[in-house]
Amino acid sequence: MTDILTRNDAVNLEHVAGSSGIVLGANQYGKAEVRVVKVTRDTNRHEIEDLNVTSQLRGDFAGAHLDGDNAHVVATDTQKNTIFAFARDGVGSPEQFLLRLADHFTGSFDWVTGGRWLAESYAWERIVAHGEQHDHAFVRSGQEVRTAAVIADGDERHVIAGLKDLTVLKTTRSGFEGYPRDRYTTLPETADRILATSVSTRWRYVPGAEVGYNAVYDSVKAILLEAFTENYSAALQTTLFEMGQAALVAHPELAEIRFSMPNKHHFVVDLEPFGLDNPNEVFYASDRSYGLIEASVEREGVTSPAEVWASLGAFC
Ligand SMILES: O=c1[nH]c(=O)c2[nH]c(=O)[nH]c2[nH]1
Repeated sequence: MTDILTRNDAVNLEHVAGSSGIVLGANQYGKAEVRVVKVTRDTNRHEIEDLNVTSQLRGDFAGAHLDGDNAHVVATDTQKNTIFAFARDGVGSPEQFLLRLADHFTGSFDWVTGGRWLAESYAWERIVAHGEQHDHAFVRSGQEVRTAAVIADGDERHVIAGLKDLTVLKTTRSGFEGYPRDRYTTLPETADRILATSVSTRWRYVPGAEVGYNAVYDSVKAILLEAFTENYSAALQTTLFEMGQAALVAHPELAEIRFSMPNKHHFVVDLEPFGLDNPNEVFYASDRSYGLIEASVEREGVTSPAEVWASLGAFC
C-alpha cells in the first residue's frame, strides 16, 4: 500500500479499514429540528399545531459509510419533505404523528429497520379580543414544552411522552435536614425553605397500549403539578418520587416515568448588616450552581429498556 491516500482511496476506506480491523459501529442519520406548523382552516375558526420534528433512520447504511454508495440513503431532505407532506393530513398528537413516520420509513425501505423520531410541540391559545376568543389570532402559551419520542426497532415501537421546562415553586412546606456533615459541610439544616425546580420528565407507554395521547398528556401534567403541592418535601428526591408514583398509580398505560429536576436554590439573604430581620421573605435566586436530581420511577417486575432511554441522549 502507498503511504499517501488519495481522496478516492479514502472513500474506499472499508478495504483499508477491513484489513486494519476497524469497522463501522452504531449509526443513525436524518433531518433534525424540522419546524412544521399546521393550520387547520376548514372553517373560519382556525386550529394550529406547531412542532419541531427530528427523523433519524437506522438500518443498513454500511455502503454509504464505507463505500461511498448512497443507494440506501433516503436523503435527509426527503425525510424533511415527508414530515411536511404528512402534516397536510394534520398532526393529531405528536406521538401519532411520529408513529406514522416510523411506520412509513420502516415500511417503505427494506433496509430501514428502525429509527428515532422526536418532537417538541409548542402550545398556542386564542387571543381574547373584545371579550371573545379570536378565530385566527393566537398567543404562545404553555408553561412547558411538550415532548414525544418514538423509537422503532423492527416491529417494536417504544412511545415516550414527556415535557420540559415546567418551572414550579413552593414558598414553604419544604426542608432539607438529616444529611451527613463532614469538614466540607456548611449548609445549614432547614425545615422551611423555598422549593423550586424546572421539571423535565418522560414517560414510556406500555407497548401496544391503546392511548389517547393528548388526554393522557394533560392528565399526567395535572397529576405531576398536584403531587408537587401535596406533601411536606423532605428533599427534592422525595417529591420527585411522589410525583412519579402518582402518575403511575393513576395511569396503568404508563410503564415507567423518568425525571431530571434541577434544584433551583433560593438562599435567604442576610439583611442583618442593614439592621433588618429576614424571616424567610427575601431570597437570592441562584441560577448556578444547582443540584441536579434525576431518577426513574418504575413498576416492580417491569424491565426498563436501557437502550431505548440511552438513545434519547440525556437521562430523560
Ligand atoms: O432537596 C435537596 N436534595 C439534595 O440532595 C440537596 N443537597 C443540597 O445541598 N440541598 C439539597 N436539597
